[in-house]
Amino acid sequence: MDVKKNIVGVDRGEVIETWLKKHRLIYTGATRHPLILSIRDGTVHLSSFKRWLGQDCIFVRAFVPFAASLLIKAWKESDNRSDLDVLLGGLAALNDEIAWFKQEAAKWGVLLSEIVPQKTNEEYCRFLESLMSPEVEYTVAITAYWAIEAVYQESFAHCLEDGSKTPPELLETCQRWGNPGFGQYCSALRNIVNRRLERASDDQLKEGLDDVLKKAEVVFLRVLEYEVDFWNMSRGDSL
Ligand SMILES: Cc1ncc(CO)c(N)n1
Repeated sequence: MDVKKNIVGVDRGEVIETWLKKHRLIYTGATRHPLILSIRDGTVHLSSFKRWLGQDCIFVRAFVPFAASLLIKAWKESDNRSDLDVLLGGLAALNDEIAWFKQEAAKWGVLLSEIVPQKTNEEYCRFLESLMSPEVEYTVAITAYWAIEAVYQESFAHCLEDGSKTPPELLETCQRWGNPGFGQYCSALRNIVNRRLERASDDQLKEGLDDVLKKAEVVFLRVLEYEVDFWNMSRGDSL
């Protein structure tokens, strides 16, 4: 088959595939973190899990306005109406997710009013805030959004695969992000990102346009770094 290549030499529709190959190590670092591996093999320290839970409650609160800002960008900039439906579905699910976090924190005796956001968490939330700026292109912001969701989907789905020894009391958490529906949602996001990136590389032919493709790749890598740092907070040796 004749593989069409565009200006930057990327096979059509395969930008994310290319990135995943190129940045395999860091991607695996984010999706197969020791915390996830310990959940999967049943050796997880519940103190680590609780530290992660408390910090993630704070993160998700910052993730909501980021998702809302993305909805606005999609409405203004997207070339495809169905993007809005996908994003609205995600936003609606976040309502349920926040309620779940409160309930889960109560179940584990994690007092949300007493959780102090760690430095990594604050930096990650600030990074999200920087992506909410109207200056940041829809394509760049949705790349970050997809990567954030995909890391959790791949991580927690791993804890549900055959042969995993995930403790029963953590199954609900793993199912939240590891369920097939969430997997389909992540695939829909990935398709949007691939479509947008393909367009961006075509647009680069035109003079005066910023290198959106490069910016999106940088944002993708930063998300992966933040995700690794975020899991690392569960060790409890950093403040
Ligand atoms: C840190 C982090 N990354 C991704 C997700 C998925 O929404 C989350 N809840 N928290």
